[in-house]
Amino acid sequence: MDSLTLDPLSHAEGDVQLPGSKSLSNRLLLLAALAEGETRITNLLDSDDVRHMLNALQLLGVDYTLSDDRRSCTVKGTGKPFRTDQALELFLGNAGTAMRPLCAALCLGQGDFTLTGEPRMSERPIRDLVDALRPLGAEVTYLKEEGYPPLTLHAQGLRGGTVSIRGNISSQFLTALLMAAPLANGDLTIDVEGELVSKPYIDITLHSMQLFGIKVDNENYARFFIRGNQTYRSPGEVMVEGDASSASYFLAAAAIAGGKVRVYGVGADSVQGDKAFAEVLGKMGAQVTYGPTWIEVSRGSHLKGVDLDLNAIPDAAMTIATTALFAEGPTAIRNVYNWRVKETDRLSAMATELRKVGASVVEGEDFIEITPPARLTPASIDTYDDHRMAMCFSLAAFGDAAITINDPGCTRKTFPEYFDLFRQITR
Ligand SMILES: O=C(O)C1=C[C@@H](OP(=O)(O)O)[C@@H](O)[C@H](O)C1
Ligand SMILES: C=C(OP(=O)(O)O)C(=O)O
Repeated sequence: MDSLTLDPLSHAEGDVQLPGSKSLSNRLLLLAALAEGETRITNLLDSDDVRHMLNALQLLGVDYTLSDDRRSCTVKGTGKPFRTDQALELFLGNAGTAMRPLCAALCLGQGDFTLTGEPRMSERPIRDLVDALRPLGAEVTYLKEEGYPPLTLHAQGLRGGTVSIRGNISSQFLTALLMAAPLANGDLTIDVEGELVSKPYIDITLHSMQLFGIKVDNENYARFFIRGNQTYRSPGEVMVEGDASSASYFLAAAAIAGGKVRVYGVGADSVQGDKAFAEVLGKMGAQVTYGPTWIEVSRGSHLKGVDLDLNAIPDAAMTIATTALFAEGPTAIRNVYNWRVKETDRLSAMATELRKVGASVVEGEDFIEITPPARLTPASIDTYDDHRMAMCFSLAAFGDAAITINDPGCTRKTFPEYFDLFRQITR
């Protein structure tokens, strides 16, 4: 297996232009495909997750043109749900933002669609979404294990009504239902059952729908109302913000090492919940400044451990776990049960790899507590085909010990050029 050894680092300094947000790229592509009119999307992310969405749209007959660098895309919207006469199979890798939204959107149309992915995708739940779609007329067959992809949709449109959807495992189920709802054949009321996790991602969804002309009534994230028989309308041109989760590694580098790092593309005006990551660094003692479209971090006082519920920022929260290696005292990251159903079981993977560098770790069912070692141990870090494991552990190289990252190429899921940019701002 390929690996990358990072020699000990001591300084972080510079500006980073962030690649486009994964969450926005995949939402905007899907909505542009369903919308009436042509949409030019700029600053699109070019990574595996987005390529899977683009490939699926191509197989669905959507006409789009990508620029040579694949960072802008002009999509000719169909103005209506997808149809197929021949059964279609769509391979979606391990992209939750393709699998879940397409599952709901395809049910709006006509024909048989099979959704498959990488082996890990068959371990990532989808039952809560399917259970909400079935009462609306969706016919879904699980091809392997009940409740998990791969699955076949026998699409024949969706009707309106009132449905409940469980919110405690993934917000992507609600996102998927919300994005499909305006094209259903009747008005839809959605009741969210139980706790809604990763709530700020719903704001990204509502924002994206609004860009395409659709307003959703949101009663405190517990009940949503969407009129049926509507049409998405292209806004013409839309620019994807920089990815706020990708920003976390660079900002954390500055907090740990001193120096000053500014990321461009996400700032105070961002719609992405992960911009709040910088506030967590602030609570740990870093100096944080926000502009409308940038965030700058430099090291303030000595970093100190925190004890926080980070359910709202599950992706960026992983970066806090490795930042904790450089803080005084223990850090607890709470209410992150769904780390277990993402690219890997992230609670278990994080605990295992943090122990390799010498940390004492308590792994709970839905939390992790990290007590940093006096001095980090050189280690070879396994990444479990999880881009965020690879990116988070690059920060461990600030600990006076060489860190080897196994399979660094796994960052291709959301950030293929990560290690090049990381190298540019560190020494
Ligand atoms: O809707 C989205 O774009 C996402 C929602 C989150 O997932 P969950 O809602 O499953 O926590 C997040 O972890 C994922 O990377 C992207
Ligand atoms: C959980 C993630 O991805 P997905 O969109 O596949 O859920 C992630 O990017 O950390």
